[in-house]
Amino acid sequence: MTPSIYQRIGGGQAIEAVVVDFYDRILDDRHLSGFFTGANVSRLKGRQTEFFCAALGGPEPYTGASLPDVHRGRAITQAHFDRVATHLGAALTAAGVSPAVIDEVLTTVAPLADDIVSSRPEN
Ligand code: HEM
Repeated sequence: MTPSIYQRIGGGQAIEAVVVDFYDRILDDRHLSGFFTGANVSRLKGRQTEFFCAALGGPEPYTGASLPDVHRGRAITQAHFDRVATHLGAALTAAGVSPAVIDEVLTTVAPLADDIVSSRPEN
């Protein structure tokens, strides 16, 4: 059987390390940091780690809120989403994940914009 993306990245601990770096990059980005004012970032890193582990084929259950519920009403645009995806790619690159696997992760993540982007140019 082909190993899951989760296995190819190196499992839950490797994904947790990527998520920590991913949020450091997001919080350092002046276009994004304002969205997280007042957020409990350590809790968020935990939920996000669970989410990515589950989305990439790992065994850990995701215990957080649904993506539409948590992102609704936050006026997140596709441009914000794309910046977040770029930081995810950079965190994976820094962790030594191969470009081919990073491509697979970003292809898995791209459709989530439908559940997260709430502010579109036409409305
Ligand atoms: C790959 C795309 C994304 C994924 C997979 C994702 C996933 C998540 C998850 C799992 C949570 C935690 C849910 C919980 O606490 O129960 C969360 C919270 C949050 N996300 Fe995202 N997200 C993404 C993109 C974005 C973008 C583009 C923004 C804004 C620019 C954003 C802003 C937030 C905020 C503000 C919170 C809540 C923080 C708080 O607890 O107050 N997310 N997201």
